[in-house]
Amino acid sequence: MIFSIDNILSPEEISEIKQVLERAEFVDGKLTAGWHAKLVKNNQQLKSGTSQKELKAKICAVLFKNALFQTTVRPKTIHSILFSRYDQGMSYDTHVDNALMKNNGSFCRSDVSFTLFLNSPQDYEGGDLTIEGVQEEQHYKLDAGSAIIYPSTTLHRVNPVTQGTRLVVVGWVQSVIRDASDREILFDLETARRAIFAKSGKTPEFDLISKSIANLLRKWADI
Ligand SMILES: O=C(O)CCC(=O)C(=O)O
Ligand SMILES: [Fe+2]
Repeated sequence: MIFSIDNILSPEEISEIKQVLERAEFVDGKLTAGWHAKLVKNNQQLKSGTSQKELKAKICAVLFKNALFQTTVRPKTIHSILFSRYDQGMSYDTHVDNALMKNNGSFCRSDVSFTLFLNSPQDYEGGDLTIEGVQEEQHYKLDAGSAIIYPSTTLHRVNPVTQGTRLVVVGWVQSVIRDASDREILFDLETARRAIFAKSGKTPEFDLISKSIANLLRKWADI
């Protein structure tokens, strides 16, 4: 399931983050790519250090509080976050994200990837995130403050930026539910249960769906 969440960051939060990024040092994005992704990664990212740690903590806190992020992603840990900049001519060609990423000395699994846009689509040409399916591909370029969230299992790319600058936060989540189709079943059931509750309250049907959600979580939770 690929979905977007709008207005994760307010305009004030975006401008605070961008002010920090304007003063900060960026390094070659190849530093954090796997050996095959290095061949196609051509961007810049915020150097690790104090401001990167602070911004990362802020983004994690905002995402953990977001109700839609919780029900769709079911995050166990948001283990990796990068602040990436694509100036004119930069791109990140087709790749799959590393399945295992090192975080504080131990490995975390990437189940869900996200791109949170910091610039508006009017600020740059090209640079759409393209997610490849078996038969077709989807292109994403969202408003500043909105995020596209997709399974880390996909092949995807960032098309060349032909004008302006594309500024994004990208991140990877280990989910309590490792399989994307299982997360979708839980999301559908949760949506149905809330609709029943809004319409008719705590009915026997609501109780049955609640029981199914709880028992599927017991079966699938990877904690
Ligand atoms: O910038 C993006 O939208 C995604 C970048 C990406 O695929 C990555 O950093 O692995
Ligand atoms: Fe990627």
